[in-house]
Amino acid sequence: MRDRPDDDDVQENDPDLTRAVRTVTNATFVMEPPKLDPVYRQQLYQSLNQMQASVFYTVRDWCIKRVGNVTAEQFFYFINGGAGTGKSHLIKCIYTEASEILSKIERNAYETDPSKPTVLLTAFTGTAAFNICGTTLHTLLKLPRTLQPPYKGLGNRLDEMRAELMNAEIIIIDEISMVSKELFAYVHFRFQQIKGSNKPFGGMSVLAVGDFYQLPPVAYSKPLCVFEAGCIDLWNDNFQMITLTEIMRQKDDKAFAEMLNRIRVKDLTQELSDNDRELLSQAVTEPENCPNDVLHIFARNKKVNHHNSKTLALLYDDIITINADDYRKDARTGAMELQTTPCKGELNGLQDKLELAIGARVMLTRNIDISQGLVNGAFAKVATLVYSPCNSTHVQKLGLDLDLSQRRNADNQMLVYLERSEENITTKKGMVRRQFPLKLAFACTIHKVQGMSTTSAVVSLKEIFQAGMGYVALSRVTSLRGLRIIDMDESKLYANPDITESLNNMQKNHFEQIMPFYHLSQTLDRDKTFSIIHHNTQGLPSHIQDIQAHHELCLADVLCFTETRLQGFVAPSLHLDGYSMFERSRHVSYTNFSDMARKDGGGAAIYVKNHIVAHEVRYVHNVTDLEFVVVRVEAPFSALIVTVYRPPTYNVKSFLDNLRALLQCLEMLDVHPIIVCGDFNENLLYYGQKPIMELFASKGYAQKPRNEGDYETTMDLLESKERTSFVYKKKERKNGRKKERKKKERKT
Ligand SMILES: Nc1ncnc2c1ncn2[C@@H]1O[C@H](COP(=O)(O)OP(=O)(O)OP(=O)(O)O)[C@@H](O)[C@H]1O
Repeated sequence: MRDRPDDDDVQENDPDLTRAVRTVTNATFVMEPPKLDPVYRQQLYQSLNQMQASVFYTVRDWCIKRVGNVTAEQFFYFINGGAGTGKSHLIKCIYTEASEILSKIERNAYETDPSKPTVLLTAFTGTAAFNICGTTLHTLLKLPRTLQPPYKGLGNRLDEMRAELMNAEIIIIDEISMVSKELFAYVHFRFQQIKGSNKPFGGMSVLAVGDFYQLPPVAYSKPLCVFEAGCIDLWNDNFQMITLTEIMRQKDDKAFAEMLNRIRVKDLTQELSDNDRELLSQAVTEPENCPNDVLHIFARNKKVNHHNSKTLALLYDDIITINADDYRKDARTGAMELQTTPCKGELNGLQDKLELAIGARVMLTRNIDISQGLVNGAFAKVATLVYSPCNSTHVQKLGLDLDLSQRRNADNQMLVYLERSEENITTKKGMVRRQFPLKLAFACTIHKVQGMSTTSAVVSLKEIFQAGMGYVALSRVTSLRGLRIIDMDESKLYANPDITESLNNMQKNHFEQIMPFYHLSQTLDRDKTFSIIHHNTQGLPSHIQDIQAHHELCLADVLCFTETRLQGFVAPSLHLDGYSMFERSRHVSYTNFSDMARKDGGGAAIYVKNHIVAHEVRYVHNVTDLEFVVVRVEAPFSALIVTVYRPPTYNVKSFLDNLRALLQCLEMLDVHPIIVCGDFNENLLYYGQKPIMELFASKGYAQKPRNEGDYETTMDLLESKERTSFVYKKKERKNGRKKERKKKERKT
C-alpha cells in the first residue's frame, strides 16, 4: 500500500506553485536566448547524440520553413526520456537555435517589435525554469492562483500580453510530468485568447519535455498523458512522442544507468532482479557513515528539518537567529506596528525564526529573480550578514554565494544580496511578515531535486509516498560511487502502471526523415551495399568537427566533398578516422584561367573507408581547368568515383568542354560503374536548358536518386553510369544556400 502523505507533505509536494503564483503574477518575464560564443555553440550542437540531433534538426528545419514562408504545420512533440537522458540539454540547444532562426522572419516593423521572443522557454517550477534559462508558466502567462474551470480571461491585461507575445511561435514546457490537466488547459486557452485563434494553443507549436515516471502533478491529479473522462484531452489528441534513450548523466557508469532504467518502469508488484539488488546494495550504508557535507535527500519535510538543525549544531559554533519582522495594523491609527516577537506563522510561509551561520548551506524558498538564479530551490552558502544602519542587531540583507550550477554565468563570482520578502499571514488578520525566504539545506526533499545533477548524495527511501519518488532521488547522482542509500526499502521503488499503458498508446515519431541514411543503415547488409554521400562542406577546415560529429556522414563508405576551400596544405586534423583522403585544391586545378586559380574557395575531396581498396587517378589526360577528384575503387567493388565542383562564376561553356573531356577519359579507364557527383551550380528547377545535366544524359548517365522530391532544391548532381545498388544524396541543411538559390531562381 502506498503511504498517504500528511498535510505537511501535501504542501511540500507543491514546492513552487503556491509561492510562484503568490509572488510573481505581477512580475514581467524576461526572455532572451543566451548569447553563446559561436565556437561553444557549435560544440554544443556537435555534442548532441543521434536522437537529440534528430529532434534538434527537425525543429530547426521547421523554423527554416517558417522563415522561408514555406507551409510549416503547427507541431506538438513530447520529448520523453528517463532521468539524465539530456532532455534539458537538448531544449537549451533548440531554444538558442530556433530563437535565432525565427528572429529572421520578415515582420512589419510598424506592427511588431523584433526584440520580442519567438520561442518561449518555460518550466513548471522555478528551479527547472532557471536550469534551462527560462521562466515559469505562471509568470509567463500571468496565471491565476486557482486554475479551476471556467477559464478566466486576461481582462485589461490582454493588450499588454499580446504586445509581449506577438512574435511567439513555439513554446517549450519542461517538467511536463508536473503539469496538471487544468494548468495545461489554461495555457491552451491563454494562447487562444492572446493569438485570437481557435487552433489548439492558439496556433503555437508546443514542445513538451519531461518524464512521466518522475514526479506527478500536485494534489494527486492525474498526469497529462493518463486519460481522464470528462477532461479536455489536449494531450492524446495532439501530441507525438519522441523518446531519448541514451543516458547522458550516468554515461560513465553504464551498469548504474541501466539499472536506473529498470527501476524507472518497475511496478509495485515486481521485484528487483538479483543483479540489480546486488548492485544497489553497494550503495546501502548507515547514516553515521555519511559525510555531513553531502546533500541528504528525504521524502518528508520533518526529516529534512531534523537533519538540518542537527547538522547546523554539529558544524557551527556561531549560530545566528534571525527573527521574522511581524507587523500588525493598529486599528486606531492604521499604522503598521512592529511586534516584539514573531507570531506562529503558516506551515509553508516565511519562517518565524531562521537559524543560520556564516558558511551554512541554504536554499531559497521563493522565486525572487529567475534571471539571477534566485529561484525557489536554488542552493547557496551564507557569505555575509548586512545589519541595519540604525539597528546593529537587525539583519537587513544576506550576502549569498550561489552554487556554481545556480549561476547564469560561471565566471560570475559575485555575491548576491537577498532582502527580506513580505507576505500576509493569512491566518492572522492584518498581520504582515518580513523575513528572508530561506531554509537550511544540508538536506532537502525529493521534490526539490527533480532535474538536478550531482556527483554525490545520501538518499533515504523511508516514507516515500508516491510513484516515481524513489527513482527521482536515486537518479540525481552521476555514478553509483557517489550514491549512499540509508533506510533501504525496495518496495519504495515503483512506477505508476497507468503511465506505462498511456505511453504505449501514444502516437510515436522517430524523425526518420531527418536522418534517413542513419535509419536505413541499421537494416542494410553492409557487405552488399556501397554508400556514397556528397556534401558541399563550405570549408573543410571550419566544418571538419561537424563532419566528425555527424551521425550520418561517417556511416558512408565514400564521402565526396566539394567547396573544401583547401589551399594546398592538408592539416592532419582534416583526416577522418577510418578513411583515406584524396583531394585537389582550386589553386592547382586551373591552367588557362589564372584569375580562377587565384580566388580562394572551391576544391574537391574524396574520403574512402579504409577497408576499401582505392587509388586516386591523379592525372587525367587532356583534362584541365576543372575542380575534380577521381578515385578508382577496386575491392570489394569496382567503380570510378568522381567529385566535381563548378563555381557559379565559372563560364558554363568552358566548364562543359572540360567536363566533356573528363567524361571521355573516364570511359577510357574502362571501370564501371562510373559515379560522378558534385555541386554544378545548375538550377534544376529552371524550365529552360540545363546543359550540364544534358551533357551527362548524352553520355549515358542517369541522375540518382530519381525521386521527384529530391529535385526540389537540387543544384547538385549525382550521376551514375550503370546501375549502382544504393546511392544516397545528402539533403541540404544550410539556410544560407537555400536563400542564395532562391535569389538565383528569381533572377533567372
Ligand atoms: N549531448 C550531450 N552531451 C554532453 N552532455 C550532455 C548531453 N546531454 C546531456 N548532457 C549532460 O547530462 C546531464 C543530464 O542532462 P539533462 O539534465 O539535460 O537530463 P534530463 O533528461 O533533463 O534529466 P532529468 O529528467 O533528471 O531532469 C547534464 O549534466 C547534461 O549537461
